[in-house]
Amino acid sequence: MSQQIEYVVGQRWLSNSEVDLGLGVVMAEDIRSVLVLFPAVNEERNYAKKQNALARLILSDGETATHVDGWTITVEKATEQDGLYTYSGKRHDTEEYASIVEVALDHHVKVHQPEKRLFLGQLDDPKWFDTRLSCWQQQYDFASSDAVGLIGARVELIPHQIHIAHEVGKRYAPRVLLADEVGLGKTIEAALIIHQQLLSGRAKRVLICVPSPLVHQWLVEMLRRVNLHFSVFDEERIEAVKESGENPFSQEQLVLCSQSFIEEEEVLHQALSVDWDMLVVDEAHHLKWTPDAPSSAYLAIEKLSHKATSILLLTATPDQLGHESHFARLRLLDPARFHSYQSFVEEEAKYSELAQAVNPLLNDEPLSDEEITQLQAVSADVDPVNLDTPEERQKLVADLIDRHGTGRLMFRNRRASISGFPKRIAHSVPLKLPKEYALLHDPADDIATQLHPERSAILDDKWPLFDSRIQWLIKLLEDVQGDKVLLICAYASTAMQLAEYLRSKTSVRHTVFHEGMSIVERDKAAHFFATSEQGAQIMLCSEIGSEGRNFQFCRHLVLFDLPLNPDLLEQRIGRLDRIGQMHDVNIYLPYFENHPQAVLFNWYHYGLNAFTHTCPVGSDVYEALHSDLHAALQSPEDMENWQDLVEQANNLSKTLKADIERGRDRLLELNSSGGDKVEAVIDRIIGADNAVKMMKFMSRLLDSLGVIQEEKDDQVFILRQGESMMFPIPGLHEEGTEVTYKRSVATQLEHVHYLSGDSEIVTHCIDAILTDVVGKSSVCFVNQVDAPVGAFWLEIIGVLAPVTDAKWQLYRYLPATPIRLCINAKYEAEDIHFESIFKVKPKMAQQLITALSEQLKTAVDKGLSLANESLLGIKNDALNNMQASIDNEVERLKHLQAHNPSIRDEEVQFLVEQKQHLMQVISEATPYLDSVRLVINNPK
Ligand SMILES: Nc1ncnc2c1ncn2[C@@H]1O[C@H](COP(=O)(O)OP(=O)(O)OP(=O)(O)O)[C@@H](O)[C@H]1O
Repeated sequence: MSQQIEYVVGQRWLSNSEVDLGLGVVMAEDIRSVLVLFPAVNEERNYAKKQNALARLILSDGETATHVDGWTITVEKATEQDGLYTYSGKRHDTEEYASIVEVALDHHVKVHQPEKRLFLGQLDDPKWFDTRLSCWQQQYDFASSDAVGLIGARVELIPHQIHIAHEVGKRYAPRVLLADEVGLGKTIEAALIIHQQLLSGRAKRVLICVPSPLVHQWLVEMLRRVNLHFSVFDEERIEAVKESGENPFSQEQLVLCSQSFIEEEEVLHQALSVDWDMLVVDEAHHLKWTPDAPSSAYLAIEKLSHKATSILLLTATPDQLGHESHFARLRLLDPARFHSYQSFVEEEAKYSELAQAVNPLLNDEPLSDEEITQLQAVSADVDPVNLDTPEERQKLVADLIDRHGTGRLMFRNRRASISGFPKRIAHSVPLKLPKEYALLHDPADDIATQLHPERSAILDDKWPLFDSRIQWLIKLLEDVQGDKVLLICAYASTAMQLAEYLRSKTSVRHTVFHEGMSIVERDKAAHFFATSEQGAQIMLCSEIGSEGRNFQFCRHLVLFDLPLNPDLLEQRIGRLDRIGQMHDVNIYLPYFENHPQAVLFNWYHYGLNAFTHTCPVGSDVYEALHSDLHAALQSPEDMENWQDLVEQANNLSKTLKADIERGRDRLLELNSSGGDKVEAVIDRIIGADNAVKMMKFMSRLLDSLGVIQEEKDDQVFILRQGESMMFPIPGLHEEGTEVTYKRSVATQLEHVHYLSGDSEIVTHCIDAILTDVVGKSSVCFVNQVDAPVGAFWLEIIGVLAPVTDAKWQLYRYLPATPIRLCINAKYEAEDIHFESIFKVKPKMAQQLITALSEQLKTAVDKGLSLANESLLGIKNDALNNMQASIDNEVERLKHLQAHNPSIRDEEVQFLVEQKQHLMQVISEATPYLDSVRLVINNPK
């Protein structure tokens, strides 16, 4: 005879068949029936006692009890009095000891333990068990790919960028100078590094400071490339929170602002009162520094650099404001190491000797005795006997790269070593000097005045009426037949007066871009220029248009005047000559004959060859010859003199370039490009970035979650919210969200979401399921003809997922690891997979569970202990792997510290602590039961 169940008013019971009713409370009972109220849905039900339709909820020690008011405790003690339980333990919010009487439990209770859910009859559709398993597996594969943060970026996999991003992104507290030449993708590298640091938990708070014309572009690039939503901070934003008295910088984690804004005293003060994990500064060559007069920009960033753990400085032209400033920027990265400019210069000379000596190795040439001695002078470990095989030579090169002075701090790729750039075609346009300018010409004027005659105050704004460059420009606009043209000149006034002329005298669609405009106005202008139809044909930019902006959709560049600084010239050309440019770039160079402009044109064209090619030695040549150049500009009529100078510049630039070619910088370049090493990283990204696999996984998952996926075309799908969506999914719009599983489509179609392991939609769906109770317990029938009717198995998912602070990077060695086991009636793990499963009616499921309850309890225990055994190997591997890899890295860094002072003590210290911490966490890890599915054989 079955024992009579006792119901007491106030007790909490769950319905065995209707999980959605939530937690019921007994309202009344008599000899035959019990009346239960389900407050979550406000429904009352009457059950016959012998029906056994209810399961009593009793919480055990360690479980979470939620009070109807929302606060929670971890149960430490459960006491029963008059048939009612009281649970006691520490409140999670106040840490005070508290009790919850059973009747005051939250109605929306979710029982989390799978076995408890099973016995309480909290059953889900059995397909959810498979969904949970595939989510765990996807999460595991992704975390083990070593490409977290790289996979989901909407970028082409360009090797030098991937190398830098991977190398820096995985470091603890990286502090580096990204100094690739113009347009090689430093912004993208920074985006990838930030993304990895954020996703891996190494960084949470990031501050990006850029010149104001680039704020919007950075905002868009961060969103478009790596789906990071930065908040733009400006006066308006600060003003808006002023009244609240709060520090605006503490309100956001990802902040983007202009450098001039952050320099403001009050703003800087507020930014310094909070901590930053990463500080990113673009166009860092603006941070001018001399020992006696550091610029205010430098001082502001220096203060911030003390607050930030990691720093990324970006500049294409590190020497633009002189070598001292370059030194000072390295000092921002590591003040202890770069304390004296003099010793930095001496050290550089030494490293350049090392790079010279290594040349034969890089060129795969035999080393002479003298060269071996030379190498030994810088690196005592060099053993000539061990240099016979390519592997030994490669190892030595790798060693020497590590020791190269700024190797770990600075990355600089040259365009010359990267293929795929368009041709640059220089069109010289010599023009007769208008008589109005000739009359004004005064050799005593300074160079700037002479080079820009249109700025003479006497001319007011009349110069476009006679300046022959204007008529030539109008003709060019006709000749290029509607193609876009970018014009850059030094001054805003020139750009504005040119624009006024075009407006009043022509019908050319034009726009301007200069420092007198607000950021919003500038972005509007850039957008108007970028718009293909009905957009501006020409954009007239002052010098602020020459930095950072992306104008590669345009292939005609007019340099209305020329800057004296060769780095600035390269920056100007770099707006068009950058990744993504599909055509040859036409550079038009109007200048006046027998005029300082003609001298400057010849200096660049014949002296430095800086129009058709990048000139990496431009600033060195300028520095060596600048007083001669200035003298020559003052006397353009002395043709013999300036032609001599041009020849000198040409010779010097050839010599300096030859120096570079001889290997002066080849170690740095090799270190910056990653050489052959990067292929393996790219392979891993491609491997983890399997569009077909991801599509299969997500299609099933979305379907289970109630999201409708429609095919738009071969590559693009539209996700729509279904009527019975289980969870809200961020990024899913009411009108539908376009998604793709293909990187190539995602990089081309900006509005389309890229669904990869990194994607927010994917991780959100997985997290939503794995943190919910759905699928934790279920029952199904199978049709196994070779097994007896009524045979049963208990499938379990055990998960090894110790928890620790993200900064320790546990996932790199032991990501949450699932294991599926199938326990049979003999309590053995059986290697069996069920092709088709069938649902079981709730009442029948409940009866089966009740009938098998003793066996099931034993099967759960056995399953967990078998999971523990199986995962032991994985745990030991993780432990060994972690120890070996950290020991290796520590040893390598310690060894290097003796030769290369750019290894910071704190990096080594972190690794030592990381190892100790992870050893403990991994050793103590035990698997927990994530879900169970009872499988009963019921052949048809
Ligand atoms: N991997 C990539 N995939 C797709 N587009 C890219 C990639 N790398 C760079 N680009 C595009 O090429 C252009 C140049 O890249 P980016 O702005 O990062 O270069 P940069 O080195 O910062 O330039 P600058 O020296 O002018 O500041 C941008 O339009 C960028 O979107």
